[in-house]
Amino acid sequence: MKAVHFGAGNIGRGFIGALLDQSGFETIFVDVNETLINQLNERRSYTVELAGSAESLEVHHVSGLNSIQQEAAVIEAIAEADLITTAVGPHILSVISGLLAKGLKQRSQNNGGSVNVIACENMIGGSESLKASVLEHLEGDEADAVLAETGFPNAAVDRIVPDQFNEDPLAVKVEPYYEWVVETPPIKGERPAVEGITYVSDLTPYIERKLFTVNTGHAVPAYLGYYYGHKTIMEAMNDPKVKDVLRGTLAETGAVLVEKYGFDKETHQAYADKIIERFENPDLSDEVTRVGRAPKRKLGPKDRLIRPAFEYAERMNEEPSHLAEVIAAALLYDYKEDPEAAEIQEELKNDGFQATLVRVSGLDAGHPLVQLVEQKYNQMKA
Ligand SMILES: NC(=O)C1=CN([C@@H]2O[C@H](COP(=O)(O)OP(=O)(O)OC[C@H]3O[C@@H](n4cnc5c(N)ncnc54)[C@H](O)[C@@H]3O)[C@@H](O)[C@H]2O)C=CC1
Ligand SMILES: O=P(O)(O)OC[C@H]1O[C@](O)(CO)[C@@H](O)[C@@H]1O
Repeated sequence: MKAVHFGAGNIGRGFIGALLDQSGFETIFVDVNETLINQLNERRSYTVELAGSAESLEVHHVSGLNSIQQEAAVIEAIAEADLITTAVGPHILSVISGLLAKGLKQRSQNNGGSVNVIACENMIGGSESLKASVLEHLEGDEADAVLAETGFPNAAVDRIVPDQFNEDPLAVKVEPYYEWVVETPPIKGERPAVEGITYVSDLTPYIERKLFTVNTGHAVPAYLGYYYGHKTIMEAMNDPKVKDVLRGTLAETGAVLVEKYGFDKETHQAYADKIIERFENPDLSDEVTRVGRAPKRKLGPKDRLIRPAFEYAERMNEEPSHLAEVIAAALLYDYKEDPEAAEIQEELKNDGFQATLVRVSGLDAGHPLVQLVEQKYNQMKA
């Protein structure tokens, strides 16, 4: 079986590529990073180290292609693939969509049969959003032909893989825990035979539970950690002020999830406690600036901060005061090397607090959450 995977980065190599090899796939990584591509082609294998354990695994049957310089080869690989996956970052999905469309068009002209495209990104509706971008590159009949044979099932992926600087550019250290959940209704043909995928008929409770617990939770030591001058997630987790806000935040998102999906309260609490332990893994060194990267995306209407805060306010009829503090910290996040952080700081300076928050979050200016975050922001700034 052949897989084409876009993005040979942390999650691509450390999670998706590892499971694909274990499941008997030959994986072609498509990336723009020449070093990674050359190393994959020279060595045809790499090592995944499991943090906190003496165990490591060798991933074999891999190679690399450059998405810009080797377009024809990527199109051919897509036309022949049994599975297509991505882990490039939400903002890159539209960038790869033109090439993916060309490959899928070629596949349909060759009568290549059904295939599924799974976007493994931290976002709600990742594969669906990729599908919409792919369709922008296809005309009427060819779009119909591609859609008849191509499934775009959404997925939730969970494994913490920090940025790391290893002597071996392909080696990657990951936490042992992982979860990969894929929805079944959009699948075309057979379900992809990847060991470790959990198939579900409705992904919504899974993706929201993951995004609003793991990722909302992680945003707390990231943004408040940065605010209190901590460099790593570990340092932030050792700060009782941060830990208190983390617990309060997960209580707020937990209340929304329990109310919305009927999760058992104690089971959900155990899930949240386990996630806090994962953030405290002493064998993973993660910078607050990696976890906090791209604050504009993270402050978006459907993402990990605004969405649960909005739902808490609406459903519980109470103030999400911990979430509001994290949102305020994200707005105060002024890390200069992060382009989205710099943009937010510029907008705050030029347009003021309310206009900036309303624009990034999609909230109505009159929503009580806007006032609540403004209060927190002003207190924290002072
Ligand atoms: N690192 C983690 O712990 C987790 C990350 N994710 C998600 O996985 C996605 C990737 O994250 P990471 O692996 O951490 O990022 P990363 O930065 O390590 O990897 C992204 C890869 O995409 C490549 N890329 C960029 N533009 C490209 C293009 N036009 N064509 C092909 N490849 C291109 C980059 O060169 C890089 O190798 C994100 O959506 C992230 O939210 C999800 C769960 C865990
Ligand atoms: O990958 P994103 O969406 O930028 O956010 C970082 C988050 O993703 C992870 O990398 C994996 O879920 C977490 O470590 C962190 O919560």
